Amino acid sequence: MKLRGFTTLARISSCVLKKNCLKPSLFCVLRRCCSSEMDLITQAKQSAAYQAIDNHVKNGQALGIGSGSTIVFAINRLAERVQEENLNVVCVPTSFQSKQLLTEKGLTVSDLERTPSLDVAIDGADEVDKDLNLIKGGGAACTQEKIVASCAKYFVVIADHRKDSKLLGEQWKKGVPIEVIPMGYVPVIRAIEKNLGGKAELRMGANKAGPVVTDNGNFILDWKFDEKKDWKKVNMEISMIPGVVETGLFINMAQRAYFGMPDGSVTFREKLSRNGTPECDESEK
Ligand SMILES: O=C[C@H](O)[C@H](O)[C@H](O)COP(=O)(O)O
Repeated sequence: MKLRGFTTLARISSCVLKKNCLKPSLFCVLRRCCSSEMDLITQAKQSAAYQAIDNHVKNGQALGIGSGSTIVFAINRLAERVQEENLNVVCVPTSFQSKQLLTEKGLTVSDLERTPSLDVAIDGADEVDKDLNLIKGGGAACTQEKIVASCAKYFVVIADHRKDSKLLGEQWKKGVPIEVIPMGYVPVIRAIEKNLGGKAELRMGANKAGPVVTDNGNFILDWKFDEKKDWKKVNMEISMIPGVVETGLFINMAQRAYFGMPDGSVTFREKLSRNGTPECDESEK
């Protein structure tokens, strides 16, 4: 909330400044406030990522490596540990972005043909609910991310505190990403809106004319829903629509989520098994 307030304020001040109504010094103060808020979020992402890599990675493992801005810190930390501790780990990336980052860092990259069984997958999220259900795909990578996570014995989420919600949709207002086959995107939109309500939109590129194209050559819809849902049912209903490749709803997949806090600390939430004990990562240090 605080960050949004600063961002809005900075936008307003920028407009006013253009009209010569605001002193440049005041504008500078506002900008400095915004960037220090951003620094705290960057710090929070980094703390969560470092903690996950430190707690869950050990020698000899096969790892699933997610996509997004938080995972960049995880890859950096992984590269540090591999070098310092001479670890022998194999990484299966979930996107072109993560493959490129892993390659740049000199880490061993594999794929699901050669490495179909993973010890741990680590990935970011757009939102995490109290039961560790996730919305993912803000960066259009949800399909490969879901496949990789499904191949891991233990799935760890890393995020800053803004992603931590009781219910999906509480903080994340951009909707559920859904990857679709391009020629079917209109029928899919119509089916979603008819069957589930809300509004689905084709995601458009930011610095590209036309829609966002995923690493798989498909389109992304963002479905804005209006109320609390039975996410397991919704996920199944959307997945059944012809033309849908995958949804950004990760239901009952994550075992632990680390949240970086503004003060630099990290909290975590974990899934409990039926007898009330945490589902443990056997490789956790
Ligand atoms: O498609 C992108 C992925 O699902 C990301 O893991 C998700 O959007 C979170 O990204 P970030 O770490 O940048 O918040």
